[in-house]
Amino acid sequence: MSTVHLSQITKQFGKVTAVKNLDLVINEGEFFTFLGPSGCGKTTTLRMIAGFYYPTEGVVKFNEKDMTTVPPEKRNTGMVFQNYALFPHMTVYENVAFGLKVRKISKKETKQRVESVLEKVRLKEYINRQVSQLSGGQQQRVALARALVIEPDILLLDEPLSNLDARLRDEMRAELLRLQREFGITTVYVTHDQVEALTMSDRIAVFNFGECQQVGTPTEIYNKPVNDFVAQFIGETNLLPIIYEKTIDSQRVYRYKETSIYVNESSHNIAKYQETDELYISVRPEAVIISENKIEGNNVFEGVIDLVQFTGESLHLLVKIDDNTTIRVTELNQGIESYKKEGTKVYVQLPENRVRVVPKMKE
Ligand SMILES: Nc1ncnc2c1ncn2[C@@H]1O[C@H](COP(=O)(O)OP(=O)(O)OP(=O)(O)O)[C@@H](O)[C@H]1O
Repeated sequence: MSTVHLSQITKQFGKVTAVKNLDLVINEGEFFTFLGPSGCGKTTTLRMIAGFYYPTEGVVKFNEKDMTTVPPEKRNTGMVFQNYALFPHMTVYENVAFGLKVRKISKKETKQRVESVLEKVRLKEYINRQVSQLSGGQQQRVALARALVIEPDILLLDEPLSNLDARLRDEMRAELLRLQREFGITTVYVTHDQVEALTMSDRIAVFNFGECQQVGTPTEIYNKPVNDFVAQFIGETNLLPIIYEKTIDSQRVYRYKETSIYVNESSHNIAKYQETDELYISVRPEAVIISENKIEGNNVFEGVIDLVQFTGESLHLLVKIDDNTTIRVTELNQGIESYKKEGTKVYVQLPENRVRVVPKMKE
């Protein structure tokens, strides 16, 4: 097992800067996810850890050892690619044994290790099956077994579930996590799927435009986004542009159009922005309070329900509070027959302790 230290990593491809000034520490045994939209530098960073690319600037260390320009075969990392990169006409056994053969491991030990890892990924009965005769999910497990059998210090996974259908993806998520915990192996996972990142990771690094925007646990990233990009990319949110208005008894008050917005001190995110930044408040739909009766207190808007969507477990509402602003509200299904109708006049409140002030992302 290893820790991974990335210090001031930059990667240029000609004029394109794929990754810029990246500093990251991935802890031993951690399930660490790189999350971000297409082209933001996730795969490039993963490949620099694997050694397929060397950084243009900066240092890659495993534990305290400088690995910046060590070739991939000398890093003891196991990698699973999006397309699995299996040999389709070889058997499951031959595919999984391949890395051990290259490492000149004896036949006896190879057999033991392949059988043991296939048992762990629950594929033992397919050991002699040709890979081309397996389902997508089974092929995925072979790819995983092949990466794990060499007993890597670090497991690198590049969107390994994206070729699977939704149900299988769910299943494999749980399976992957089970294996990761069982092996206790430092794992770096690349995805653009926020649900995958939130459900599986110990920590997440959110990327955009080649830069890491935020590193944190899933709850930190969701509850305390550092800028408008992170707030919007992970989960749904309401973003309203605000300006600073005044400070009353050390409580800062902002303004959205004609309405004063009160924010709890802990939600200020103050270290992360300056007064000159373009600012927003971010409020999650499930944090918004909605009522047909007038709500007393701060941060209350009057509005009309524009759209109601019932999903079974919850109710999603769009409430129009002025000509060009709607507030998303999510309420859990309480099991009642009648629920709020489109066109109903309502009040919505953005609770002071659930409002987060975020600056616009710097480009
Ligand atoms: N070998 C390469 N040569 C030139 N440009 C590259 C190369 N690899 C990546 N890039 C560019 O670097 C940027 C980051 O690419 P990267 O593949 O790391 O993004 P990503 O976040 O993994 O995206 P995706 O989710 O689509 O795989 C993109 O603009 C991409 O076009």
